[in-house]
Amino acid sequence: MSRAEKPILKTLGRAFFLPEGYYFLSNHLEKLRLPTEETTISNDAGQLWETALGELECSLSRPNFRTWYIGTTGLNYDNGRFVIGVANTFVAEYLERNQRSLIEKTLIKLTGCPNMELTFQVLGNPRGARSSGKASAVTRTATRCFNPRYDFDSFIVGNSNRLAHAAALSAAQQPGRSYNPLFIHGQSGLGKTHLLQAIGQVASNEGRNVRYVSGEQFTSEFVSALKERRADEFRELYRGVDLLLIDDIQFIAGKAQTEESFFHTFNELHNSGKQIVLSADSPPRAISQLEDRLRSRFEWGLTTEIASPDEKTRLAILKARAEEAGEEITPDVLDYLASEVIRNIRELEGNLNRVLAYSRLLRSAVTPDLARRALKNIAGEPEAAQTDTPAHLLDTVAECYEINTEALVGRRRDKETANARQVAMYVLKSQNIWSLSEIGRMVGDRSAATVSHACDKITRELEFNPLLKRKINDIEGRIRRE
Ligand SMILES: Nc1ncnc2c1ncn2[C@@H]1O[C@H](COP(=O)(O)OP(=O)(O)OP(=O)(O)O)[C@@H](O)[C@H]1O
Repeated sequence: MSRAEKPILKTLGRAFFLPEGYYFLSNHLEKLRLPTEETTISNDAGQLWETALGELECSLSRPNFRTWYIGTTGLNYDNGRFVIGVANTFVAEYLERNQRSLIEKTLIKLTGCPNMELTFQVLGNPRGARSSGKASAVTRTATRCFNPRYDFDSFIVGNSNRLAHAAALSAAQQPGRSYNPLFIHGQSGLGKTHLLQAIGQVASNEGRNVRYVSGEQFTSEFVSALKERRADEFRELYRGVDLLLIDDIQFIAGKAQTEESFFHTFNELHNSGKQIVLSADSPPRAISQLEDRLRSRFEWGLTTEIASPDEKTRLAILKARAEEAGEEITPDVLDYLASEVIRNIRELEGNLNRVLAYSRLLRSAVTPDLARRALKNIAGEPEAAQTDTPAHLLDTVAECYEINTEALVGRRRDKETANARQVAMYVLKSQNIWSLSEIGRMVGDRSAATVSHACDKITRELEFNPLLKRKINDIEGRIRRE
């Protein structure tokens, strides 16, 4: 790797060079074609493993990836032998038993080496090497390390997450005394894990016994404990904590025995005034297959939602991330990125990382134009989409709503036309070519704020309105075909 390329790794954390001219940002699971840059694959075990993690992240469910892979490191790579550092023998055993072949295939693909021999080394145990497979799964399970980046200081508060943040802070500062349980729900990538880990870090810094696990990890620990006849140990482990944080609790729904075990754990902790914090992708009443007795308990304390961030919050997050990365980004670029239609904060951070990567690789300053090109390029959209004119896009939307284009960009305010107009703004925005102000001008001289509001509204509505989803798919299909 050349000296000029090194800062990218430092800045982006998980941005790596892959063969075939692809630049990969594991946060976003997308590929950026950079035709002019020479790319190399590093022999360094740490970098190689990070690249492999990016690939693995694509092929596994989020809870699965988070439970078993976060915290692992590439320790050594030599002649087809790869040593992976893991937090404890429980993780080593799980990876060895269930993921070995996938990991091997991934590493073989990345290195081009025909064979790969894996060793899992438990970190902190010098004799570590491979797991024995005999000792107790429960006693070996350590509390998951917290990501130091996920603390309250780095969490940006806005309208979408104010209540969740305040409740989380209160649970961290006065565990068991305010909202118990605290149930935080929201779509993927909106900060649930961040808040849970922030709570865990505060409480554990104060010397409390904290346990943070995902719903998936809770389930597999429980199943292993049963198999190994260590149910008592499992019970003790979970019921002896001051603060229990379970991420993605929806994972236990429909697993009768795990639900039963969690029911008793919950009751015991709650009765003894211990704090419980849960996160899920939906509110308790919307988690399908969850036992009623758990559902009602989850609603005993405070149920709070994290919603999609508004533009102001998006801007604040971008500023913070740019600062963290040591990058000076001009306000017009930040405004442009904040105005982008995104599904979640992970995607927002992803966009920023893409722009930074693009600018470094092309050695060009970060301007709104470069940002636009970077996002367009990385999205890998077909050339045809780039030639779409605003007029063509507006015509297509108007056609789908069976109104004429003049009405679409005119002053009519009936519900149908207003809705079609908002969809038009959303469709224009999702082309990633024009700024909010430019789009505002295209749809009858409307303000950037109106466009932003429309895009946010449609993004939110798409989450629960299948008719709208179908309509937009139809419009996008027509645009592609034409
Ligand atoms: N309010 C915020 N301020 C700063 N960063 C945030 C905020 N909300 C989320 N993030 C960042 O967004 C990314 C995704 O957040 P996180 O992993 O907590 O989402 P999640 O809701 O747990 O998603 P999932 O359900 O997919 O696991 C993280 O990098 C996190 O730090």
